[in-house]
Amino acid sequence: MALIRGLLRRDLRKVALGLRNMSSEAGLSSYSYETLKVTAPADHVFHVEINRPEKRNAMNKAFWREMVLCFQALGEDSNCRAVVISGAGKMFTSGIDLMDMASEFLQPQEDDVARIAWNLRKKISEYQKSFSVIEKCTKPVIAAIHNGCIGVGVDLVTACDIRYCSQDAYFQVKEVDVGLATDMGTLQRLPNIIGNRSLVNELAFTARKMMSDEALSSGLVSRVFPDKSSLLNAAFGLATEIASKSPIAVQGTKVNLVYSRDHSVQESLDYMATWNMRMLQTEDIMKSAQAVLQKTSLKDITSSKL
Ligand SMILES: CC/C=C\C=C\CC(=O)SCCNC(=O)CCNC(=O)[C@H](O)C(C)(C)COP(=O)(O)OP(=O)(O)OC[C@H]1O[C@@H](n2cnc3c(N)ncnc32)[C@H](O)[C@@H]1OP(=O)(O)O
Repeated sequence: MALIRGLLRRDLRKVALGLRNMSSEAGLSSYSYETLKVTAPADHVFHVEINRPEKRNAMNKAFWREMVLCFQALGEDSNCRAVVISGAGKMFTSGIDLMDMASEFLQPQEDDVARIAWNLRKKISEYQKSFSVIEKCTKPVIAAIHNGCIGVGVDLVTACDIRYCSQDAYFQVKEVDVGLATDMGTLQRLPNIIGNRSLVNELAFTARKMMSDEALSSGLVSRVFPDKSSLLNAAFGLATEIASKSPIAVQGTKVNLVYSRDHSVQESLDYMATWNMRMLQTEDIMKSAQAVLQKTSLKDITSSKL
């Protein structure tokens, strides 16, 4: 009886795996959006382009909805191991779409203050998910920023794992200039990234532009490139290198890095031990260690899908 149950379980697992592979093999056609263009420039590497160049990639209602769908799908897609996000056209983004979004937040339908507040809170939390989804996606996300990265653009890039930019890039926490405190993640994530509270406060209180050289020296970005084309080449190169490594190792690293940012060292060590008590059983360790010992490239070994 136990044997039959075991065989049945194995067959069911095979069917489930088959279904999962079928969905991930549906390919790029399933990534069809109005405001995001998704391509695959290299094996296991996906490129998400914010794609409203004629509006300087201003983030309208469709964008906020599609970010969640897109990054949830990338998180589930076993063909995806690293993601690059960039902006089409002249700049990375001009921030929130001031035309489209004003009605969303500034013209409430109800006439009772409590109900207006209740619904606004719900809406803001909902919108915050459009960037938190980047952090929740276990695949590393590299932001490739050129020219303006304005307002909520800064909230977006602070949720990414790695930031590269071009020489002409500038970062502007613009919200105080339009009368509000930024609420999509900059105030929560930027202090951790820069580590210089005085500078964060200055940027957030004044909305002054921080240019690429200062973004580099402050630690907001890790590299600066002469132009957009060399920036994208470098970002794809980095994503390809990450994608060549064991997905168990890379994705476990991301999950634990995010966890440890928000917990004490001891809590994070405990979490790590529990994580690796399962993950150390992967075949990827033997395969990768063998490649290291034999001095062969990790690109030449194949890790199973995850
Ligand atoms: C409702 C909640 C309240 C606020 C939340 C705020 C969060 C934030 O993101 S604050 C930051 C808001 N963004 C801005 O203040 C930037 C506004 N735009 C500009 O300053 C300029 O457009 C520019 C980004 C410096 C680019 O200048 P340029 O290259 O000269 O292009 P333009 O001719 O000005 O623009 C081309 C085209 O795009 C439209 N557009 C640009 N930015 C936005 C935007 N943020 N929202 C909506 N539309 C935008 C601009 O109107 C032009 O449209 P046309 O139809 O061609 O006229």
